[in-house]
Amino acid sequence: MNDTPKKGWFSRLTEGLSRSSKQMTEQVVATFVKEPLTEKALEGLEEHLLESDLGPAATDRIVARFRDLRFGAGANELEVREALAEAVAAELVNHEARYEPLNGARPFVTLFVGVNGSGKTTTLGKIASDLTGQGAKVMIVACDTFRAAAREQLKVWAERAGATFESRRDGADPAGLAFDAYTRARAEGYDVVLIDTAGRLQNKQALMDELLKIVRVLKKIDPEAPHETLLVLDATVGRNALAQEQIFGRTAYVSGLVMTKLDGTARGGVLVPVAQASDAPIKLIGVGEGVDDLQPFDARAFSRSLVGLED
Ligand SMILES: Nc1nc2c(ncn2[C@@H]2O[C@H](COP(=O)(O)OP(=O)(O)OP(=O)(O)O)[C@@H](O)[C@H]2O)c(=O)[nH]1
Repeated sequence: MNDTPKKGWFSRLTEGLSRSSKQMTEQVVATFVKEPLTEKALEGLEEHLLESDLGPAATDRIVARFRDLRFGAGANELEVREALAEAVAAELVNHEARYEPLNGARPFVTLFVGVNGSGKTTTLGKIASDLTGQGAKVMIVACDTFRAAAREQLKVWAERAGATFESRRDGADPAGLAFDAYTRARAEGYDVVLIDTAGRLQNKQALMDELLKIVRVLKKIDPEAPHETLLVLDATVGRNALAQEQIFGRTAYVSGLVMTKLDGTARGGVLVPVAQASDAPIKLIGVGEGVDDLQPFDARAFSRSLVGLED
């Protein structure tokens, strides 16, 4: 996630967000280029922003900004896009932060939480590859001990990344595994420990208890651990991501959000209400399945891509 050539990075972002940017801008831009800024046009803007899942609060503020801008008749397309990008960025700048596992405790323990299918394993695998690529000594811990398939998938990522893999079978105590793995990682000088957790929401309380127990045992080793807890959210579930943020955000001490699969939706705008509802900032976004498709979240770049503007 570091040192990626800027151009490739931005064009992947733009490509990943193309469905959203089409949804977001085509009608908006056309509306304002066609006619001066009337109340009717503003209503249209409001409708399109809501359809893009930006949420009512941000939508109201963006519409108010446009009202103040008072485009004359025949505003050009670029002006409209620039204004929209700025308005969206203003909604997000206070909700961005970096995930920097190589700038902190050694080993730097990151816990990944989120519902099954949100992209946790893939995100973890991409991060592991990036870190080993930078020369870091990385351990991956598969704390979803119930699901053999989840373990296997993670093992493949670990092998691909050249990371050490720790797991236990058939419902072994996840907290016990996390404790032993962290102890080993400290003794053997690992730089980063990436811990995958279960994401079954069917029994919410049991899941939260399990997560809290993992956190508790890690703190026995280092009161500051886990040094990061990333909540992975799938953008394609739209506003359900908000509900997931509420569930995990309240109990799991989430310190950063990862929004995945932004390439798979036309409603990438959902990132805005999710970021605003959460106490934790957005740290990473996923715009595809490839290793290079996980990117640091940059509010300005995201907003420009979302409205189809160049860097
Ligand atoms: N298009 C796209 N697909 C993604 C992205 N991130 C993850 N995926 C895919 O989403 C699917 C689910 O991802 P996983 O990483 O297995 O999700 P998980 O949360 O670990 O789910 P379980 O393995 O069921 O616990 C996989 O097919 C991934 O390849 C992304 O940013 N874009």
